[in-house]
Amino acid sequence: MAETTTRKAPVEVVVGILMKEDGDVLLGQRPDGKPYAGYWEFPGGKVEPGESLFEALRRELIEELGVEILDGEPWCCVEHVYPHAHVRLHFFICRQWRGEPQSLEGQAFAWQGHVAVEPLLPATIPLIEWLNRLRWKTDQV
Ligand SMILES: Nc1nc2c([nH]c(=O)n2[C@@H]2O[C@H](COP(=O)(O)OP(=O)(O)OP(=O)(O)O)[C@@H](O)[C@H]2O)c(=O)[nH]1
Repeated sequence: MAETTTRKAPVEVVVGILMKEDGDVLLGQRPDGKPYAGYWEFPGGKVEPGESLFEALRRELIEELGVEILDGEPWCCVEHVYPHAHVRLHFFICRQWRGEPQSLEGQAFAWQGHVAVEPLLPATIPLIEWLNRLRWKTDQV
């Protein structure tokens, strides 16, 4: 008899990389109570039913940081299977926003040039090298 496998659809996640003119980017630390608490990530979260990716990103950054993004350039998409979830991450680069980031969920956050905070969420680690190439237009990362 032929074997059938059912694959659950991934959870859609939007992630915003707030980037200043000098290239610094904002990372936050996952709060207690979430899987991978204490790991560093770019701000974002799950897309809710009926939302476009940009609407979801806009909502997440208001909820987490009190920041209203004014733009978001789709950058890349990666899938990752964690023990707790299979996620599809849609990364956006945001260069314009209103407001100063605040820690609305009690999370630590940090602006970083060379990203030195750790640990990073596993799916986010390869992104850092790609991001450095984008920010500094160099292969010397
Ligand atoms: N925000 C964010 N999530 C990431 C990154 N990298 C990465 O693997 N993820 C994964 O994407 C998922 C995001 O879900 P979340 O739990 O933060 O979303 P949420 O804020 O909507 O959570 P909630 O379910 O508590 O409302 C997690 O499984 C997380 O591990 C990243 O750089 N930023």
